[in-house]
Amino acid sequence: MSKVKLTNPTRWENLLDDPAFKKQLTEDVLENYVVSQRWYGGKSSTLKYLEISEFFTIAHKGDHFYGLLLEVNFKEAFYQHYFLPLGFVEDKKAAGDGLIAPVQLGEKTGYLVDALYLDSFRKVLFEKIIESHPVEGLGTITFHAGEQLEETEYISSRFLGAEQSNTSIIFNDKHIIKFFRRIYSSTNPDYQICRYLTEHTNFDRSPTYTGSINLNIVKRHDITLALMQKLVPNDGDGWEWMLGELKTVFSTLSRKHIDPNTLPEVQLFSRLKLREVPHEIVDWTGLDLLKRIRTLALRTAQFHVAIGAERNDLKFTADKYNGDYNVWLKNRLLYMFQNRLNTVENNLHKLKDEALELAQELLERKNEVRARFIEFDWHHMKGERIRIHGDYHLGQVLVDGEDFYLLDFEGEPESTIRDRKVKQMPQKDLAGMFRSFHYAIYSTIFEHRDQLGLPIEDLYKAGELLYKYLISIFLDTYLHHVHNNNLNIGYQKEVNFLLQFCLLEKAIYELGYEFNSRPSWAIIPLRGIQSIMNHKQQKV
Ligand SMILES: Nc1ncnc2c1ncn2[C@@H]1O[C@H](COP(=O)(O)OP(=O)(O)O)[C@@H](O)[C@H]1O
Ligand SMILES: O=P(O)(O)O[C@H]1O[C@H](CO)[C@@H](O[C@H]2O[C@H](CO)[C@@H](O)[C@H](O)[C@H]2O)[C@H](O)[C@H]1O
Repeated sequence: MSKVKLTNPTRWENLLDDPAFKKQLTEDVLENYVVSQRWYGGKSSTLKYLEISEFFTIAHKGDHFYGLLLEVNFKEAFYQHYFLPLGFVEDKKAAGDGLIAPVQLGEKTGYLVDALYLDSFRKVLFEKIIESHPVEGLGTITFHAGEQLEETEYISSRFLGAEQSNTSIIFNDKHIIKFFRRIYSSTNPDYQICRYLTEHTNFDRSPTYTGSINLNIVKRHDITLALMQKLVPNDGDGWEWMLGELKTVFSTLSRKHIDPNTLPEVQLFSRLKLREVPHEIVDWTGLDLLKRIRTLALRTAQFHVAIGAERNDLKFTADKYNGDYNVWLKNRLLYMFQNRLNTVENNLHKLKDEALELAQELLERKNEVRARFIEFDWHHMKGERIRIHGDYHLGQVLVDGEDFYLLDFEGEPESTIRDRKVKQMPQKDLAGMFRSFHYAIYSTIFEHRDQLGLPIEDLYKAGELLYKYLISIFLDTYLHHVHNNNLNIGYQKEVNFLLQFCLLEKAIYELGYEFNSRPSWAIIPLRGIQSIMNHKQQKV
């Protein structure tokens, strides 16, 4: 909680009328509050100033709250917007972890609080979604109830409590509302895609859309503040599940005296049915893991087929490759790569041993990487681009028994909101998932290398082999399903070229994420880049 005590001459209902109070609130309190939040995404930049760019009221049956849109300006010449709902309580205990600052309002003494921590506010929002009444204020809020919402009253709410970039709250033990903290002046792709899948397709391995809150401010597009969906049953996310599986798979090597150097090889991007996987490999990995990869591939393909089948709604219809896309793609990638080179150069001092060698190798090979990106030529692409997940990895799927749910269609956090809605090659999602397999394999090796009882080179050898088998099984099921359902993702050489292209893009993207959030993991994408660059480029 802020040590500064705010003072306002008027009542709570006129809180933001007083310019002196607004100044004190933003400069003395909110700046510090926002930067200390888990959802604040500007941690690797320097905040210049914060201002309230818009505010609106949410009033209901005598309760009165504010919604603030905060604009954070950075010294590095860019800005971000965040959503913060405000409430007032007299009793400190009622504020819980949402306490922002003590405040004196005329005669009344109390506390400013992030209203999501107040049961009363959550009740108001949930009831407004059920009733679907637009609320008048400075902006207009649209509460929407999905067709699948069966609830008629508010019973309870609780925080999800997961590590996440937004704030999710569970209502009536049946629905989850994700309140977007970082917001954009456009509808959020997670809301768009979740609602589309529920209302227009038969794909049922993503959570059902049940409601949303959007803000329409004059002259701006809709701003999605919250997305409600049904809670899906699950045993945790795919990342945790995969780490558990891989620990067993790697321990099996020494337990069964398997020498990775004698295991049968497989070509990268070949296609394998389960019955075609050599028995030595099945004996090593177990059949269950391979079957689960097949299921994950099927769900991924079904998602792409469902979202790529639209013929009328231009937001979702598939597009051909063209010159505009060519320019957009290359500009974006070359710009991102330049940014990563800069990040690597500035962070070399944080690396040592193999990570340092790999980083230096990347700097030496920068023109080779650029050449791979420049190689993209839309004239050779015969497949279609569709709306995709955009940030697809094992952490974005939930495990439900033998099956999976796909989640979080917000797209790549670093891209602008408009770029996230550009139709892209479906291979980008596949590459996201394949990179995640690579990540899980390497993180298992690094975490358990001392207990695995094999030289590190053998572990790497086993890891790269396993990676190729998982991809082969995934690709066989995925391609079979999309071809049978008329989603054109290109001819065989094109598919492989785009896979390789997207794998490189994703690994370069990850370098930024790792250096900003957990530099000791940068070795994983660095190894990924090396292995992609050492693999001969597929020609189209
Ligand atoms: N519909 C749902 N049913 C069950 N759990 C969910 C659902 N949606 C999200 N979760 C849980 O919340 C976590 C974060 O959700 P996600 O959409 O990825 O949020 P964020 O974008 O903030 O990371 C997920 O990993 C999952 O554990
Ligand atoms: O926060 P998001 O889930 O939207 O995605 C970001 O964070 C991810 C890490 O949680 C990051 O993913 C990278 O690490 C994963 C393992 O923790 C790995 O499975 C992914 O393959 C790897 O990209 C993701 O890139 C980033 O956008």
